[in-house]
Amino acid sequence: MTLRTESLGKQYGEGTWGVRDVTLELEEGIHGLLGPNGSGKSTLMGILSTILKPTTGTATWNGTDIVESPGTVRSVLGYLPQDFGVYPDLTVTEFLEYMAALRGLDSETASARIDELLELTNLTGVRTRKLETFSGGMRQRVGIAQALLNDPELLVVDEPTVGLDPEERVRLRSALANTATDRVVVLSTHIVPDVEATANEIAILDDGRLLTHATVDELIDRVAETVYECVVPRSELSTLADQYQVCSTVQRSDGVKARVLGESPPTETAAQVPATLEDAYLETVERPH
Ligand SMILES: Nc1ncnc2c1ncn2[C@@H]1O[C@H](COP(=O)(O)OP(=O)(O)OP(=O)(O)O)[C@@H](O)[C@H]1O
Repeated sequence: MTLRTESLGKQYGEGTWGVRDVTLELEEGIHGLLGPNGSGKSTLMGILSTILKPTTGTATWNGTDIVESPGTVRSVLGYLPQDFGVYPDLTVTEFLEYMAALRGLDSETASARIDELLELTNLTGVRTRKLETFSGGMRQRVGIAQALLNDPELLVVDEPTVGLDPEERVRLRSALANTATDRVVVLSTHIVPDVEATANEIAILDDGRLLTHATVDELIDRVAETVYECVVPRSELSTLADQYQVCSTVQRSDGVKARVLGESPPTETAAQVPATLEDAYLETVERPH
């Protein structure tokens, strides 16, 4: 299974380019699509899900053009868009039965599949509860379950953790990790930890452009031995930020503890620390491009 884009671009009207010149190859596994707000993630997901048409370039599924023949990918697609609506008066099981019927699954196949998906998304214990009683995280897991009803070869999930509390995010991540067998999963987010533990590969977008596409380890290796932590007086923080890229700061009684990227130690007492994906992400999007 291969999803491939070649010089893909999408211009909205005569104005903004949502994505430009994106060339990307995705095979089985989870691919995290990371980028700040407005970087083009939803635009790219929309094109891959065949609900948006590119202005330039091509996208293919196993070699077939998905713009010319959208049916090729639609028949193997599971899609969870950013704003996903559920029906509050239905129970989880009723909702999934309804969605399965709309997709033409017979009731026996649907029933077995729903049992399996409720287990996968950890919703078996609440299957008879109405959706109106669900938290945002539970609702997103129902969304994942409905996107998997037809056992899709391509699963596209747009910013599934927005608005969820940390515990719900962890549960949703583990549900997504369970879905990755034998399919291409594309998961967009602007929250690095959401993809750090689950994604095999990460593509980073900014301003509509693909900045990099690599494994988590490759990305971390690129900033290895360039990450330092140091404590500076509050008054010196802006000087530090002029010279080094400051990834994060923590206020302390003796000043500000800063996490910094640089080729050399930023202060005499700075300690080199192991790099993380967050450091690699910040270095990639902050680098001039
Ligand atoms: N329908 C539209 N009409 C005009 N411009 C649009 C439209 N949709 C998106 N854009 C613009 O295209 C660019 C990419 O937006 P997109 O929604 O794809 O980014 P994103 O990374 O998904 O952002 P977010 O995380 O905020 O959803 C932005 O500049 C956005 O303002």
